[in-house]
Amino acid sequence: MTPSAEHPGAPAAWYENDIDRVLVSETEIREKTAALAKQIDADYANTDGLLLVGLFKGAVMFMADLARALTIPVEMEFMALSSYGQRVTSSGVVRVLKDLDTDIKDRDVLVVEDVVDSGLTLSWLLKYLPSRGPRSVEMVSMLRKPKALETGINVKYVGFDVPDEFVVGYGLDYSERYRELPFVGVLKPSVYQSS
Ligand SMILES: O=P(O)(O)OC[C@H]1O[C@H](OP(=O)(O)OP(=O)(O)O)[C@H](O)[C@@H]1O
Ligand code: HPA
Ligand SMILES: [Mg+2]
Repeated sequence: MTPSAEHPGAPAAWYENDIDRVLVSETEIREKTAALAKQIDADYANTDGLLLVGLFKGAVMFMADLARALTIPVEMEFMALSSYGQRVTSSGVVRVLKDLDTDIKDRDVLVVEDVVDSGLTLSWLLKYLPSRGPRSVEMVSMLRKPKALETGINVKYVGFDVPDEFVVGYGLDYSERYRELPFVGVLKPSVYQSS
C-alpha cells in the first residue's frame, strides 16, 4: 500500500518519495490499540492502578493512544533511553538520557515501547527495573522484529510482528525524522544509504 492509499484524493505528501510501502496503516494501528487496551484492562482489572512507563521518544504516540484507549486508571511516566542515535543499527550501548521521576516500589509497571528490534533496550530495562522493587513488570510493544523473538525476551502484549526492515512513523524515526507519520512504513534504503 502507498502512504496516500488511506486518503485517496489527497495531494502527495512530502514523505511519499522516502517511503517504500506502508506496513501498518493508521486504521490497523487504531484497531490494534483498542484490542490491546481491552486485554490490558482485563488483566489489570483487580489492581489498584497501573503505572505506564513509556520510552522517549519513540513510544510517545503509542503511549498517548494506549493511555486513552484503556478504561482502568493509569499513571504515566517516561524514561529516555537511546541506542540508535542517527543510525539504522543499534550501537550496542544503551544510554540513559532521562531516568524515572517516581518511585516504582510495589507498583504494577507496564513498559510501553514502539518497537522491540535487537531486544537490547528491553533486556537492559528488564535488568534495571526489578532493582527498584516493583510488584510486577510487563511490556507492551506496538511492533516486534524477528531478532527480538530470537533473544527470547517475553513481551506480553505485541501489536504486530514486522519483517527485519528499517521502519519509520508512528513515533519511529530515522535521524529524528518521520516520527509524526500516522502509519508505520518501510524507509527506502536510498534515504539512509545516501546520507
Ligand atoms: O530492541 P532495540 O534494538 O534496542 O531497539 C528498540 C529501541 O530503539 C529505538 O529507540 P532509539 O534508541 O532509536 O531512541 P528513540 O526512541 O529516541 O528514537 C526504539 O524506539 C526502541 O526504544
Ligand atoms: O526499524 C526501526 N526504525 C526506527 N527506529 C528503530 N529502532 C530500532 N529499530 C528501529
Ligand atoms: Mg530512534
